Amino acid sequence: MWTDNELSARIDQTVEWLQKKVTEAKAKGVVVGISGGVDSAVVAGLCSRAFSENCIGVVMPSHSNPDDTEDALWIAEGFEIRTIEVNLSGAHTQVMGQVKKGLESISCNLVAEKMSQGNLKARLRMSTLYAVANAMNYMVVGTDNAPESYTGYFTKYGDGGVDLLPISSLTKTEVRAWARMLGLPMRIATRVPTAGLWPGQTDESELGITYDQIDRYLLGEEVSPEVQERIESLHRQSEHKRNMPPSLELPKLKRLD
Ligand SMILES: Nc1ncnc2c1ncn2[C@@H]1O[C@H](COP(=O)(O)OP(=O)(O)OC[C@H]2O[C@@H]([n+]3cccc(C(=O)O)c3)[C@H](O)[C@@H]2O)[C@@H](O)[C@H]1O
Ligand SMILES: Nc1ncnc2c1ncn2[C@@H]1O[C@H](COP(=O)(O)OP(=O)(O)OP(=O)(O)O)[C@@H](O)[C@H]1O
Ligand SMILES: [Mg+2]
Repeated sequence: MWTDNELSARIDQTVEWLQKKVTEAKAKGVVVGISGGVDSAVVAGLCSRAFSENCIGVVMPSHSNPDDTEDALWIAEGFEIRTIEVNLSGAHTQVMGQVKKGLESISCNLVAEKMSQGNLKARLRMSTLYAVANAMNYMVVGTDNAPESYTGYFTKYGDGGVDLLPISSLTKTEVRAWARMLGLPMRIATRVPTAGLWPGQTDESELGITYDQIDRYLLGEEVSPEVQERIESLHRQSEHKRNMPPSLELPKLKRLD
């Protein structure tokens, strides 16, 4: 376990890394989606330290629990982040409604409707964050942690579609420790992780394993063979999300004289 001094030094390093990456890209600041969960709360804290004025938080309810929106706004206010709220419920209903209607009109059965509508929320959020980033010459900062990244527990081109990933090497336990160091209350630090893509969803019930088990596995500690197999299976299945799309290589074009 890290001492408070070590934690504090790692937080400072991460803040400097964010500043360096934004400067290298000739951008002016950062934008982050704030959900009310601990991952985005920690990233919001890092971003506010790195950029104060040049940091924008975006709260994007999409048929979401109003308590989460309230928490998200409260977190942003605590870090003194300039924040906008973009309600995506209407856009989500519109797009999903037309997709369903269109597919039904060509006699398609929707085999995974819940997943489709859930991932659309994450992708509308990604589009919104890039609308802000483009408008402001900012970069989009992602919130994936190590267990999410390793198991592919994120929406491809949704919450996975970002420019910088400051906490993707942290275990969930570390994210919670960083939350406390950044001054977040226990209520946020220990909150049950949920993607909030449908009512009652929790990360651990969907993954079928706990964050504690994934953390231990990633740290090289003992887990049961069943847990190891589940984690490795999720990792294999999601390999495509961590890479650029496969492209068909055609013979090289020869320059004509
Ligand atoms: N082998 C392959 N090579 C290239 N592409 C491949 C592929 N297999 C699937 N694909 C493509 O990838 C798509 C499936 O990937 P994707 O669309 O991501 O969908 P999928 O992995 O099925 O679902 C995303 C998961 O992440 C979870 N999530 C999402 C957002 C936030 C959080 C959170 O923690 O807060 C969690 C969500 O609850 C769900 O379990 C397929 O529809 C297909 O288009
Ligand atoms: N309602 C929302 N408003 C703004 N951003 C959101 C919203 N819901 C999700 N996001 C973005 O998607 C990211 C992925 O969600 P995820 O659930 O993994 O993180 P979290 O909510 O911050 O923490 P936890 O995993 O503990 O719930 C969030 O960190 C946030 O950046
Ligand atoms: Mg969440």
